[in-house]
Amino acid sequence: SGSGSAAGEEPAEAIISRFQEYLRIDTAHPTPDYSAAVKFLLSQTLTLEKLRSQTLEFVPEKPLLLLEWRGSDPSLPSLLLNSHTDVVPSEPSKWLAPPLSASLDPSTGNILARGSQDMKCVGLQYLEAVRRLLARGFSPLRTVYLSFVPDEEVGGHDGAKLFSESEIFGQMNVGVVLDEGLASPGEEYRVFYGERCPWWTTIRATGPPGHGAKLYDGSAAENLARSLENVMRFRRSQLDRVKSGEVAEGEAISVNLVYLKAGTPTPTGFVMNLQPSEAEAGLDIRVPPNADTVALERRIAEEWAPTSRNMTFEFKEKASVNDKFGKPLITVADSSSPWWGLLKEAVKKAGGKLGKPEIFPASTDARFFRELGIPAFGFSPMANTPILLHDHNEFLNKDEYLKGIEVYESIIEAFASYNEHAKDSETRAEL
Ligand SMILES: CSCC[C@H](NC=O)C(=O)O
Ligand SMILES: [Zn+2]
Ligand SMILES: [Zn+2]
Repeated sequence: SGSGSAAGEEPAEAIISRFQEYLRIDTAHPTPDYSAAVKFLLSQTLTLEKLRSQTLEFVPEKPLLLLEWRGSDPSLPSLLLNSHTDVVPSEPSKWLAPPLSASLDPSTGNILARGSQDMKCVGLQYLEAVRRLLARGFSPLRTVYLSFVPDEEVGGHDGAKLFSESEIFGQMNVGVVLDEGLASPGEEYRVFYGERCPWWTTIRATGPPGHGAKLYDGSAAENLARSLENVMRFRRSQLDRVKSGEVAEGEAISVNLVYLKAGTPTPTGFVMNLQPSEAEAGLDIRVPPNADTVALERRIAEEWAPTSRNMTFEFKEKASVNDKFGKPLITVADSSSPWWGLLKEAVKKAGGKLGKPEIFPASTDARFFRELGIPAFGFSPMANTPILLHDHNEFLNKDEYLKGIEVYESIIEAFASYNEHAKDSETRAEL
């Protein structure tokens, strides 16, 4: 093969410095340098002649890199390994070292960088695993695709969404997707079979304005505040269900107040003696796939934004909890799914252990693939690691990173070799 040395012989330092190089590319919002990321990733594939690459631009300046490793039977549904290239911004002054330095602490082996967990680790681990499989002459039965997509952190509309709706995507005949998960502080890896859907909602109240000294019924601020009392009561009831252990984090409905808007601004603050005629609040609501959405929508309309209190509401984002067949947007994760069985076994074979499948508490690009009815697992192989995505001092230990490459090597081998007809023919042979 063109990669030179065999997989096992490559020094860990070389693998780690490639990871650091990717982390140092500034793909932070609001001005992610996507072209630099794609250029770097392409440079990583130069020795991998079996990979065909394509740069897709569904939106100008937002390139998506698609790599294809053709299987020996391309008619079988393919495996898609998806990762996003963008990262969230950071506040460098609150970090131990600059977030783009990807500095490695020699005493701990921790690599500190924005994106070290979310999710440049995963993107490059896919590629490293493929590099090793190629080096040892593995030949996939199913085609394996790697997609490096832009804009996940700002909703995925110009990235994974357009990709999933594209003609190219249809031609790829994707049978199963791997996308991001979360770090796990314990020994077991976390794995996600669904996620909560964002319902970003604004509620608005109106009411008569008046002197700041006047007490009267039905001001906009009073109308909104009454709603917020209801919102907060509901929020506490959901949090209590999580705290008591009745449900896991991803199975409760979360609602958080993310902004408040009212009053008359002045150059130095706000007018203090005028009651506003309009008041608005922003709610980040996350809805688990099995939630009673009819009841929730009724609650929003009747308790949080009732017309009786002069209120209206609007969904800025309202992701569907169902796929295109009307089924909840979840991937089967039990013994009835061959992919689930393969995933569990492959992780075990690499010396790891999967925890119970969970609902991802936030959102990922996996929802666009699940919407098409394609099974998708959220999985980032980071055990013994505090959850630091979007946080200060995000880091990943170099040994966890290297271990994750072996885990993906095992998973890709298992998925790409899976022949669903083999079992049938064996059974037929027995009969
Ligand atoms: C609705 S798309 C937003 C995606 C974002 N993803 C990760 O943090 C999130 O807020 O969950
Ligand atoms: Zn992410
Ligand atoms: Zn993120």
